[in-house]
Amino acid sequence: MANDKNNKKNKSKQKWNVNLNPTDPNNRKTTAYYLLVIVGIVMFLNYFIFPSYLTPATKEVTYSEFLTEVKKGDVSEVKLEASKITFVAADANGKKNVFVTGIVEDPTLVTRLEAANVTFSKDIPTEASPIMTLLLTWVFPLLIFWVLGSLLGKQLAKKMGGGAGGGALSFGKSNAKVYVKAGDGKKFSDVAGQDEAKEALSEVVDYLHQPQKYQAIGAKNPKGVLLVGPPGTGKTLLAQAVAGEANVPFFSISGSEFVEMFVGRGAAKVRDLFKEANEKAPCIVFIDEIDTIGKKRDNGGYGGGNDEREQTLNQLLAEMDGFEENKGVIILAATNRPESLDAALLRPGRFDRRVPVELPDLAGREAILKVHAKNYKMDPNIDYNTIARATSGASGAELANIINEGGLRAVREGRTAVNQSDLEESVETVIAGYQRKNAVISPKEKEIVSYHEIGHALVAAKQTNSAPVHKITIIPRTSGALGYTMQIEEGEKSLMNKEELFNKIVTFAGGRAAEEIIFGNITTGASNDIEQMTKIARAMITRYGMSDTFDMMQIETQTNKYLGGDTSSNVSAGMAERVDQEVLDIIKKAHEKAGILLSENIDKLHELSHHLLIEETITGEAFMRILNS
Ligand SMILES: Nc1ncnc2c1ncn2[C@@H]1O[C@H](COP(=O)(O)OP(=O)(O)OP(=O)(O)O)[C@@H](O)[C@H]1O
Ligand SMILES: [Zn+2]
Repeated sequence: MANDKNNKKNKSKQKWNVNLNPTDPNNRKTTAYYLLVIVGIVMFLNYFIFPSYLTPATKEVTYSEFLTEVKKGDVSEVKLEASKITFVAADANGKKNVFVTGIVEDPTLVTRLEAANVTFSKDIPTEASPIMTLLLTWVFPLLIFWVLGSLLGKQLAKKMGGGAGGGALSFGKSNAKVYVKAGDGKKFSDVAGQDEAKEALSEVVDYLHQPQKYQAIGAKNPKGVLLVGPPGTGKTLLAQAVAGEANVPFFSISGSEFVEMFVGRGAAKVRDLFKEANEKAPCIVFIDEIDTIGKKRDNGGYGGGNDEREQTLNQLLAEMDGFEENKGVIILAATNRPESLDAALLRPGRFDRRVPVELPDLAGREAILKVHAKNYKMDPNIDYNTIARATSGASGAELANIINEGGLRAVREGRTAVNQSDLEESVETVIAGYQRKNAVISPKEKEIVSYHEIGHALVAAKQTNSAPVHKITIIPRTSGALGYTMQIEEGEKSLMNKEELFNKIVTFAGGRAAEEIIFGNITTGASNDIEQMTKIARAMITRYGMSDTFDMMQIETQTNKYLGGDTSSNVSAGMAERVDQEVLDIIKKAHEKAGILLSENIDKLHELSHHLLIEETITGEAFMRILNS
């Protein structure tokens, strides 16, 4: 309810918030911290622990006692040091012990020792050998230090997504590199769907395989290819697969690393990167998040710009222009803000090719689910198509996450393979958060939520051209949703007509309308519905030309196709007012229609709501059975 998610078609990003950005500047802090701890441990061992192993337990005695022992002839060996005298003396049983005493100005000592026939030796024989000392105090700690260091370094490299592996803080090697070879042997077959992108990139692979074929005809090497698309759609994966298919080294760095990790050295790092790439050619250089260095340089005048970034960008442009045409260094770059890139980057001879990497369609989603399912033990009867239909708008990364969540759930439930219910539950988990099994909700609230959700479902079912109800639940979720109605489209929809859009708005209004009819009062539970329906109504007027007043005039433009969200208005203030009025009219009409549909079916509204209140979750089939009985 609050935040209820009864619409899978929605592509708003908050809903699919899976953070895959591997670059975490905190890593550096953590590493420095580990380093301090290691140094601390080594120092501790050196000063407190090892000495006690090296020096046998000694007993402190007075100088006169020492002289007495010498006189008695019990002392066999003596070591004179700057600040103390260590000596070995036998006790009553003839067992040798080590003693220590302070230095006293005593010119007669040597004579006395000679008289007692005591050996002067530099080392007390019972002390550890010098090799042992060296091993314990230096070699051993340094070894620990080195092993831990290189382990940490590797971990760091992994965390940074194969990016700045040997970055600023790498231990093992001192000549840190900004990039690592990390093709991981990925192939095109690891990338599901994305057929058009693969086709576009297969030319790059072919070029790397047989450059002569292209050179013979005089065709130039494709220098830079820009992969453009929303987050998590597999851009990095595609770049790795190109390297894998062509069997060439893969260098990768993320734009944000240039800016964050190598403050003041961005340009130098670009130079390094290309120097290395030139040596290893043919190869692939992958620059993720290129928009962070390649942003438009339009902060005109007054040095408001970011000099550091600009130098880095200039160096990148210079390198791209500089490297020999047919050397075989191909640069792939990824971004989800193509509109913000500096035009200089897009000029011929630089990133002059653009490969769209879009969100997967139905078939693509099914294929991605299957590719990832290969790494898990799955029940053979899983219907991937249903899962794919329920996840319209999900990216490849999110689908991968759904499979993994399903795996985790199967383990939690003590099963040995992932089944359909695990996947369905994990879809909901990814969309709405985990179930809050012991959330405290009053019986009255539960009743309201039941009517609200059935309100949505009933309105949806009573309209033609609206997606079938798949599941209704009033089990609260960690996202704050108190319940939701899940609708799943029968197939893939690329176009929506005006009636379908309007019906969707009516369905959103169904929850609130049910509350009004049954309780004569309204709650905050419709807040998410309100947000969604307003968005659709607004888009109908401002972007889809579905109003009589404005005909086919575009009123708003979306500033970023991939990240959604922002729109910019193209109309005068006076017009904007009329737009708002039109949006309001649609919403009012929809709200009214929802009320009428529910009033006409009030018996079913009661019956279904009571059923849901008892069952807490009902399937689409059960819902239809009761509705049609
Ligand atoms: N088409 C696909 N086939 C198989 N797996 C995919 C696909 N798309 C995404 N994935 C999964 O999602 C993960 C993240 O994808 P990747 O990092 O390549 O996305 P990206 O487009 O580079 O994202 P971003 O823009 O956030 O960097 C991949 O490691 C893979 O597990
Ligand atoms: Zn609702």
